[in-house]
Amino acid sequence: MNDKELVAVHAAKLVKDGMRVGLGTGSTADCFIKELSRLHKDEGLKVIVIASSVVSAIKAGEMGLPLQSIEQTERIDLYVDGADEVTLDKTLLKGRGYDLVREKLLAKAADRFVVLIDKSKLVGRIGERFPVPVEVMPFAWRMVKDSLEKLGGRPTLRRTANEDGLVMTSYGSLVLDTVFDATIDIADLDDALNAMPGVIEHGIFRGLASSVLIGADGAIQELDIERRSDSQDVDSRDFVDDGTADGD
Ligand SMILES: O=C[C@H](O)[C@H](O)[C@H](O)COP(=O)(O)O
Repeated sequence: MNDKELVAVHAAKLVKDGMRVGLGTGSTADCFIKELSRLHKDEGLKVIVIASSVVSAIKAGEMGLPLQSIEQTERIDLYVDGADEVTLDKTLLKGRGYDLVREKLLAKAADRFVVLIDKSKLVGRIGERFPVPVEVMPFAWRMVKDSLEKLGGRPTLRRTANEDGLVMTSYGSLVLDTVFDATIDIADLDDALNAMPGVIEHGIFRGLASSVLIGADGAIQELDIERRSDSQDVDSRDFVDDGTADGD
């Protein structure tokens, strides 16, 4: 079992009978969908799933998981998804795929949002390895590009792999992948993007993750914030998966 599968199998143990569970998108989320489907089929786990993308909806359907549309969903018990970057304060960068809107909706609607990563995703700052994806209304892209440049960003329209065309999200939006200098304050950037006209969604997920499970060389660690009276030290702690996880 690789590290992604390891954390996915552990996260699936958090799902209890009758839960409404949000399914993320990407290779790590796929491992979770597979294990959830196994528990549903082989062990009779009763669950309703809500997908964060068309791709995940199709996968879940093919694997026999009962799907509920996001239109019919207000709250969910648990949302499980991967991330592209994670800092020690549990801020995430997401959006190498194209379904940021549904991903953030589910993250916000969940009583608990569990993020699954391998240790390669842990970074010192958001934007260290990837640009920040900013999803924009197509007609607004030039104005948003200008606004991003005024914030000090260097935006480029995301192109298809063969460079022939522009990437469009599931909802027909464009993506401006934007590089910012290392000195930018991520909380300020998050606020600025949230307030920018023409921006539909962006890849900074701040204050949303309940826990981050890290697969690291065959073991699971949980990112934890230890705030001592004299400092705000942040650390991760070893986590032993003894099969007794109960979601508390
Ligand atoms: O839009 C994509 C999502 O944010 C994914 O959760 C993220 O890209 C991580 O994907 P993976 O698990 O494949 O590394």
